Amino acid sequence: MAYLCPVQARIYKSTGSWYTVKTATGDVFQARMKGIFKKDEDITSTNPIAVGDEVTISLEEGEQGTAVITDIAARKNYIVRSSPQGKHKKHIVAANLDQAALVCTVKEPRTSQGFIDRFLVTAAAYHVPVILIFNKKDVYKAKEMDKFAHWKAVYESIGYTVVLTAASLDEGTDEVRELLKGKTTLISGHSGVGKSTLINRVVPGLELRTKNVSGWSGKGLHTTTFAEMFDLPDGGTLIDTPGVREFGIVDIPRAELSHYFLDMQPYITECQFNNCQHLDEPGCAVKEAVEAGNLDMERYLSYVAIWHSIEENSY
Ligand SMILES: Nc1nc2c(ncn2[C@@H]2O[C@H](COP(=O)(O)OP(=O)(O)OP(=O)(O)O)[C@@H](O)[C@H]2O)c(=O)[nH]1
Ligand SMILES: [Zn+2]
Repeated sequence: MAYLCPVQARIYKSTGSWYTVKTATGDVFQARMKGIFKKDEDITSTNPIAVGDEVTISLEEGEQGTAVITDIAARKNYIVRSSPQGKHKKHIVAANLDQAALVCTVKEPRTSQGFIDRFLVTAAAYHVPVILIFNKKDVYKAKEMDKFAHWKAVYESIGYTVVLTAASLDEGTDEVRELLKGKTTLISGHSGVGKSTLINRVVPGLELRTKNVSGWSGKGLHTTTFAEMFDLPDGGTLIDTPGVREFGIVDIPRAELSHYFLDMQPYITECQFNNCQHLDEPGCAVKEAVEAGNLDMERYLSYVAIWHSIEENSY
């Protein structure tokens, strides 16, 4: 079969065998893969192409608006999670990210620091900067505002960007828009934090379905959803991954975990043992820093919890 001249495009949505692609000039096509591509990553993924990928397409002659994907460009980075198809298989969630945004809440529901830290570790492992967006500020009372102030201080001192919003009131959202401008951002968050509400604010005309938290447990509800990329009005794109709450700590051996706790960096070289895991070893500079109040205790507890959750022989 003959194809017309090849063009570059980006994957906006993947629904299994069909991909929605968009060219630089804004033309949208439904495309499918042709042949098997040689992959430069040393991972076994269940999906060869992911949202955010840059691809080469050729339009199908005689077909209306369909194309074939003939090549995929090397990825700048990508985030994977364990595939539901098997423990040792990986699913590429999104590729070519400039940053990731995690929508969190101090209340209704409260995002646990463990959840935040797992996300940060994963992002650090893939060299993706993170913006923490604390939403629902309108329901925070003094106690929650104190908690937010503490988290803001902790995470900003590590180098993360922290924003406070009330998406449903469109408050703080200008700052979010500014941070997203011109970039490819993966947006994530626990169910009920207001992620869809926020996306609807920054992508006008989208109107993603939002759920009311009250009367809905969130547990056991499984809708088949697909990652999707949206254009932002001032340039840049936003990748939503509905249904993907957590990426999991994949591909990080226990011994390397502390490298992704960026606030631990000044201390890990000071431990008595150079293979210190910062748990029960004597002369551990990390634990000394926690005791001296120089490292956040909750961050350290997240480290310990994540360390234990990684299988011993994961590498
Ligand atoms: N008080 C308050 N409620 C909000 C805010 N933003 C969103 N909500 C409400 O929180 C609930 C959940 O919002 P969604 O946008 O559906 O949350 P989500 O994070 O997308 O949740 P999933 O759809 O499960 O992924 C809805 O009832 C929203 O109206 C906010 O800033 N303040
Ligand atoms: Zn140590």
